Amino acid sequence: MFFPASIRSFATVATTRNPRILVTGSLGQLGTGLVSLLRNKYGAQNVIASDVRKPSTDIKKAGPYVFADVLNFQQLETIVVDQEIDWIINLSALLSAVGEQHMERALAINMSGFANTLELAKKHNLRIMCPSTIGAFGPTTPREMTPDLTTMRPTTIYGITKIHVELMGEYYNKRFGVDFRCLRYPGIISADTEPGGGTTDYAVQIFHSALKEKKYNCYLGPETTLPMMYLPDCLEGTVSFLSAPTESLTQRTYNVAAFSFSPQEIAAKIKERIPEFEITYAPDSRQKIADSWPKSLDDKMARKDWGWTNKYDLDGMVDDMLTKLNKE
Ligand SMILES: NC(=O)c1ccc[n+]([C@@H]2O[C@H](COP(=O)([O-])OP(=O)(O)OC[C@H]3O[C@@H](n4cnc5c(N)ncnc54)[C@H](O)[C@@H]3O)[C@@H](O)[C@H]2O)c1
Ligand SMILES: C[C@@H](O)[C@H](N)C(=O)O
Repeated sequence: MFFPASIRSFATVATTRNPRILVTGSLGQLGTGLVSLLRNKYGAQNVIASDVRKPSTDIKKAGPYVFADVLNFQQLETIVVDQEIDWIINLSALLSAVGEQHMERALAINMSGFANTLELAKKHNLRIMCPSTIGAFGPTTPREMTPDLTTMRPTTIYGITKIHVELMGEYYNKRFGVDFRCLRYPGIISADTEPGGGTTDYAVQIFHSALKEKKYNCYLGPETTLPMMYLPDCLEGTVSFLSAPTESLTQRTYNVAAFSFSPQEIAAKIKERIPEFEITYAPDSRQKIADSWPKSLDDKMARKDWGWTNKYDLDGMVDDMLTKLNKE
């Protein structure tokens, strides 16, 4: 069949255009970096950042930003339709420690908020990504090299809501064909952004205190080993997972891992570089949460199916954190 050149070129553009992506909860620890990486790959105007907070001037200048409350279905749907969204990345959540303090709000944001985005994905044929966490595991889960599929009886409201995300996303995938994708992140360590109220936040705070005060009082005990990852790896991995061909995915929820350490091990790494540094311990309610989580994750399926790999090991992360924070 013959098409005039103008129509042919339109057809080419229409089939090869970059996805238009809505990121909710984009002002948190992960969102700012993820939006920036997605914009580098897909174009600044194609990635709509959103949150319920007022953005800084720099964030407003970097690309489109809108107010979006995940609890408001109609507001989200208006953005999806008006902005011609193809993918939705739902980063809105209350994390483990803050979730225990605000249980009802955690239930609302992590479950109802997710349900709204999942329903939108079904209705408007969107790819949807929502992270899960090591917090989806519980005290009866095998703690060493925890596999993707195992006993999962989380004891925090955060973990319970994240199991809900995994199961509902997989249900919508099987029943309605929704392209749901989910990564179980370990604790994320970042130089430029603050953690949002989790049990692993100490692994960021310790660097700031080491540089400013040469000491840190840790709310977890010295031997509390948890899986961790440096933010650049988390973001690169997420972008790679988002763009992985559907045929390569043999499951919809994957563990991703990098390294594990305890407070005394990370303190020793910092002390090698800042000899005056001292750590003390005063475990609080977060200890019980940490004790219910795995010490290490088996992520072989993510490595095999879509090529997940981490660039930073523990020493590489410590060096980079100290270099970046020293420049501030
Ligand atoms: N940071 C980690 O170590 C880690 C580890 C595992 C999984 N995750 C998951 O990754 C995702 C992002 O985590 P994060 O560390 O950036 O969280 P964060 O707490 O730093 O940010 C969450 C964002 O959600 C926003 N938000 C709150 N209520 C909202 C609402 N009603 N509507 C829209 N947005 C709302 C907040 O303003 C905040 O900017 C979460 O799903 C979290 O469970 C994070
Ligand atoms: C592990 C992760 O989900 C988050 N950093 C928390 O501690 O709650």
